[in-house]
Amino acid sequence: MIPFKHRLAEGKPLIGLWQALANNYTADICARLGFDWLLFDGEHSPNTAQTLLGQLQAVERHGPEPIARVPANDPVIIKQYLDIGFRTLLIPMVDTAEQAAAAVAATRYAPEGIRGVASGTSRAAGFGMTPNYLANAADGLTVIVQIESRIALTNAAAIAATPGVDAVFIGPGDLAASLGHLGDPGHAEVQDAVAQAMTAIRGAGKPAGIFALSPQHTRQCCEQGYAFVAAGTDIGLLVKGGKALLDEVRG
Ligand SMILES: O=C(O)C(=O)C[C@H](O)[C@@H](O)CO
Repeated sequence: MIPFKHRLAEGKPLIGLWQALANNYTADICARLGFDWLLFDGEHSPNTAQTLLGQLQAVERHGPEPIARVPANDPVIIKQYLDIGFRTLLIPMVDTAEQAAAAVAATRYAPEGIRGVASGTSRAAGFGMTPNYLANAADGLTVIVQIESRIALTNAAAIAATPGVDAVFIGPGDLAASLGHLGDPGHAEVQDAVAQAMTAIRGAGKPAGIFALSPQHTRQCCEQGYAFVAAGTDIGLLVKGGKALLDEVRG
């Protein structure tokens, strides 16, 4: 599969779906719907490396790029997610260029970084059967950092410009909380901040992504130049569909 960072550079906005159910079966269904990417959430969903492995195995033969969000900017967890085979990672809560550089270093083998080596037992390396995996591993990786705080907003340009950061994702929910508008990502001040972040990211020459608030907002984000947009979540589809069905049945 083409590395996600190269797909982001193609200029066509890539639409994704958040996978929060932590379930192989639902992931297998979502992988067949036509989304460009699926985000497997290790931060806010009951996922472990083991559960994520099952979801990755369920989807990787289908089209969408599997993206994993690590629970934190932790080199130990980043190593585990890479070793089970994720090639695209989303690192949450990155506030400074130094934190962004640390995230990149966690994805690189020495001398560029600190990723631990286990090619013979690593699924990503084909359990030792992928020729030259260690030498070529970084070529296929996409490192996406998430900016979602007031501090990150002030450092957005430097974060985006950090070498090895392939894209920057804006988290409107946490950004709203950080700006004093908890639960109101659509607040004008939050949306202004999102626009500032987008300008800084694009100014640094990097693709920007965002979690959209509605199908209409998804379309707007695509028109505004976002390279990848999360259009919703698996849980949201289940809740919305279930409520709509019951309303229709009961009239
Ligand atoms: O801050 C945000 O918004 C995000 O990072 C996305 C949420 O974490 C995701 O769970 C969708 O609500």
